[in-house]
Amino acid sequence: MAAIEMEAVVRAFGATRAVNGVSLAVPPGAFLALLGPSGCGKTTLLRLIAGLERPDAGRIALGGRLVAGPGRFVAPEARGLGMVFQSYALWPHMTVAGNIRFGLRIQRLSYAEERARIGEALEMVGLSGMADRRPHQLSGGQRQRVALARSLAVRPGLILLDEPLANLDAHLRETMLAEFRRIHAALRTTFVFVTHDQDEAMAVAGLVGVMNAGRLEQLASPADLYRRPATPMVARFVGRGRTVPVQVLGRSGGLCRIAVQGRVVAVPGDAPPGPGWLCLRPRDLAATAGGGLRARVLDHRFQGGGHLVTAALEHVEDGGTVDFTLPRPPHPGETVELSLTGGWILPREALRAETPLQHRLLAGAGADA
Ligand SMILES: Nc1ncnc2c1ncn2[C@@H]1O[C@H](COP(=O)(O)OP(=O)(O)OP(=O)(O)O)[C@@H](O)[C@H]1O
Repeated sequence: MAAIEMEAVVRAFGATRAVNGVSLAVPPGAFLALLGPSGCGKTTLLRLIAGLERPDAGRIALGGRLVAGPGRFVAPEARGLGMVFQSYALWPHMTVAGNIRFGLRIQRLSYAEERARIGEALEMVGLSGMADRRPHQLSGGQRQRVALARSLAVRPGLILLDEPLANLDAHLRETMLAEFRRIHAALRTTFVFVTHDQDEAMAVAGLVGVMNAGRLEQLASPADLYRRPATPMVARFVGRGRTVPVQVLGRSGGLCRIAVQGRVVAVPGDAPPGPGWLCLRPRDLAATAGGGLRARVLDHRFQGGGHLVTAALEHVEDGGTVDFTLPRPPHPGETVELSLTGGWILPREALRAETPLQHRLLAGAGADA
């Protein structure tokens, strides 16, 4: 039975469909990251799961129990979940133990049980011995651990984390990501983690949902998102990829034959003959001495010990920009020859479902826009 199941869920604010027909199933014990650009609907999706928003359409079930749907709405406190926000939301006048106890109040535990739960939760987040401190006596990372401990103490079946690391510096974020992974591995409770930082999502989650304009573009493991993006948006967003328009001539055995710059090459992918996208990341291209694809250098910058070069593939219709690395700085306007060492092919039509305007066009409204 899925920990979270959504079916055609819609949540609109006026004309904005913040969540626009999302269906998904998350297995129990998963660590799911919701990833996507600002305003794509990640927080709204999380709030729908929490019960802080009501869907306008569709159904949501948690652990097999319908919590939102036609004629049914279960309040957040009755959903058996914990939430951690970027703002920590700790009571400043209460001690660490008091804050955790406050989260436990609806469970009506005995004093001894409360003490045990508080001790257990503090140990889990590595803050044993800090029970009597107040939030202002803690670092940002420690406050976020208290917020997590407060959620864990309730022993929820599901923990929702809304950009919990946004207020922490880069070093602390790394440490806390490792902590989240460790705690998740120890508990096997389902975690849902909202972030707009793909490195964070990939580092922490076993399952990543990429959202765009209210839609769920793909729900997959980090490796699958990277190697087999389902849509051009995912190809471009994950790993800062580029999409180059190509003609697919045929496919067999998981490979597509494509025509690019007058030559035929075979690239992994899944697209029928016709217009396609060649999805490329910097590591899919390598400079070669001759006989490769020709690209004119547009720009470059020093990165990761090499030179990340942006170049335009010759004889490719609009959008033939690619990135690759060179061990030396290129000359401005230089033409570099490149061999393909990877890549992925998608059908061109997938692009049609990408933007709100195109959604409207597809739905038949505003066709003259
Ligand atoms: N309460 C609200 N009233 C009106 N519009 C809202 C409300 N909440 C969200 N929206 C709109 O819905 C869309 C999705 O917002 P949401 O906060 O879910 O995005 P997000 O992906 O979490 O963004 P961010 O990464 O910037 O936090 C945005 O266009 C936002 O302006």
